[in-house]
Amino acid sequence: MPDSKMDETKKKKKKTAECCGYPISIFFIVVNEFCERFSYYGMRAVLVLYFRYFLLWDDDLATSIYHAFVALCYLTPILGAIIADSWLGKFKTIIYLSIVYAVGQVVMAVSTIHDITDANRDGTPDNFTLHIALSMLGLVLIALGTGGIKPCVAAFGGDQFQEHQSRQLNTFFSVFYLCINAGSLLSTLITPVLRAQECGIHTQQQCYPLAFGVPAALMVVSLVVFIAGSGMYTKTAPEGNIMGSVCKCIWFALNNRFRHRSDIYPKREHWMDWAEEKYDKLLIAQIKMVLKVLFLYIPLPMFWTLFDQKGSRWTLQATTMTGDFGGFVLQPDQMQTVNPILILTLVPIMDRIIFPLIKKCGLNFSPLKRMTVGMLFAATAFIAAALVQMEIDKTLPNFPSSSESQLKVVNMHSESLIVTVPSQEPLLIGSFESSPDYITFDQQDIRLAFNTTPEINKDLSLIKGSRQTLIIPSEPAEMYLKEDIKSKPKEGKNAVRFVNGWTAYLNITNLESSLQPSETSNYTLVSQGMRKFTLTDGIQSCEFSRKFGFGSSYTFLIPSDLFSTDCESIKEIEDMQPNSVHMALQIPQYFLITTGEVMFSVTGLQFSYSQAPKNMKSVLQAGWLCTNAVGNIIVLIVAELGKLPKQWAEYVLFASLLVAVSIIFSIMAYFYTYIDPAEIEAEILKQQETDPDKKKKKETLEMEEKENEQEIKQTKI
Ligand SMILES: CC(C)C[C@H](NC(=O)[C@@H](N)CC(C)C)C(=O)O
Repeated sequence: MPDSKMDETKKKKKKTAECCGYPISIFFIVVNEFCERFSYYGMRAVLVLYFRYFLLWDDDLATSIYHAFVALCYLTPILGAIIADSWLGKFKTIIYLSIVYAVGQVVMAVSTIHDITDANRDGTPDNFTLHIALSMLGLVLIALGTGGIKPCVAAFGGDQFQEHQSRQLNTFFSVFYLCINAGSLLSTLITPVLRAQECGIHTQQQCYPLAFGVPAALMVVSLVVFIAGSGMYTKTAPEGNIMGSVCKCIWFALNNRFRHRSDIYPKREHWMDWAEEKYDKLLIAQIKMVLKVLFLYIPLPMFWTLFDQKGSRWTLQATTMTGDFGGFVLQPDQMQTVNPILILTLVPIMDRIIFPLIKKCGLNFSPLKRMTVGMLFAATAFIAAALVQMEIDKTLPNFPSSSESQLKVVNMHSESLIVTVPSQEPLLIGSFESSPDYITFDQQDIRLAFNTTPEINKDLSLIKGSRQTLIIPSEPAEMYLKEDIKSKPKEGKNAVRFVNGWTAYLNITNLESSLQPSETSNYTLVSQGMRKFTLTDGIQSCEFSRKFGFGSSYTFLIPSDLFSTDCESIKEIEDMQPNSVHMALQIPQYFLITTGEVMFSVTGLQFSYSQAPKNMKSVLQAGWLCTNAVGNIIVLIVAELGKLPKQWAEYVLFASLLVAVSIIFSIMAYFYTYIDPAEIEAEILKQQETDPDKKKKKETLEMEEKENEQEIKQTKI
């Protein structure tokens, strides 16, 4: 390292403007983070819907691309960190990548304007390829920007503090985390509302341009705020290609160790010390610091594997519950907002009350201990989720296993019928009634007998693992099978279908096509709340309304006196009961996982900064974020591999795995010695100044290497 650089490292940071003990510059950084997270989470909140209903992708493609995008966002931090620490410095990296990010958001917003390709003004884009290309370009730029700046912003914030401000530095990371969650909470509440507005130049549509445009605007604001603070920041200059030097130094240490593997060479304290012949002691010490922390990170992805399932498995769990809170109704995916809301309350409580109290009791609640306890909290959250799941399982219908088939009989005939079913008591089914519940069969082929005149015997071939309904129309000989849904409807919605007992075709609200006499419609999904259906045969019409809960399924039987009774004679058959376990039961698991997050994630953020050498702060932040990326990838693999037969068992399995991992982590943490990187760096620099051997060592080594090369050449000759 050149002497001028050594002097710089030894020098204290320049005095910066302060307010209440905090550097004023951090105000710009936390506001910047708030706007950036608003932008990121706001866009994410409507992304799947955009894929599904604007680009018209199917569910699988929409969710795959969504997850690929999220994974990319957590892989790009390493790129941003390398650029910052080795080349541009944090300040310029944040500015340049924020521009890339803002451009990405604008491109994304433009891609959602259907009018740009709707030449025939029919309300649908004429050139889907252009919209897809624009949105993919936008997403790649956003992933590059959001991931790239993420490790730099936190580290840059930390750089603003002087040595005497270590208490304020810890508070900064908590406030930083509060801003992340305040921004994400606001945007996840606001952008879906913006999307639900109608807008357009030629035709009025769901307003995706507004839903993506506002996050784009917030990203521009974020950039402007960051630039506004320009004059106040402490900017640390990058020290050349640090990552290149790190890799070369590690490679040299490994090679040198291998060349001196014989017992005649004295052992060295650490394998990195084998780089001493060629590399600076300071660089070796810095690499040791980073490697020690990265080694400690190995078990951490398991925490995120559990944490990230709140967005997937827990939301699915909520779809099998009821969200009616009396005064307001919560949709299953809105349950996730409980996490940022709890963060906003728990971070101050922990910082101001719990941690000081623990300290007052004389307990040493060190960062690594906090992180271990955080993991245990996450594990207990999964035990709570398992208990809730057991409650839900008690209320779920008895769905057929893969070897079973289930059958229900609906009688639209004008008279009651007696149906003889294999190995069952004969069933009496009244006119416009159904068999009481599904009958389960182990075999697929069954014969049913009906007491009609003449008697009808019907051979049926049922589908394995399915639920079916046998519809007996007014003309029983024309009976037919209709397949039913065999799991709870998606997103907590309700599945409804109609059997037309009216003598002519009918048009019914929400149904794709008109329903012929005696025909049964496919299921249509309706949301919770009061729903109105209008039935018309083109001449007459009537309406009926019904209040739906969450996750139910109904077959509505339309009688022949439909219009004379003004729709009142419509009969409903409950195929699946509405959900009865309340979503409020998920609050304890959210509380536990968020407490875990505060202990684990906020502490991890501080720890990664405090234990990193000066020139590798962003790199270690990126390493920390990578634990999250790996955790996300594990979730994807687990989802692909399939689930245990019982969901509660899967929750218990994950909880046990995390307990095991936290035990391993606590052992690793026990052997970790906290360091003050600045102190170590200063100490080494001081030693080096008085070390006349340093230059000589390098020269000797270079000579040795040349001799070796010559020897190799001669042996070849
Ligand atoms: C620490 C990061 C990996 C994730 C962090 N997320 C949170 O703080 C969540 N509580 C937000 C919630 C809306 C999922 C982030 O920086 O986004």
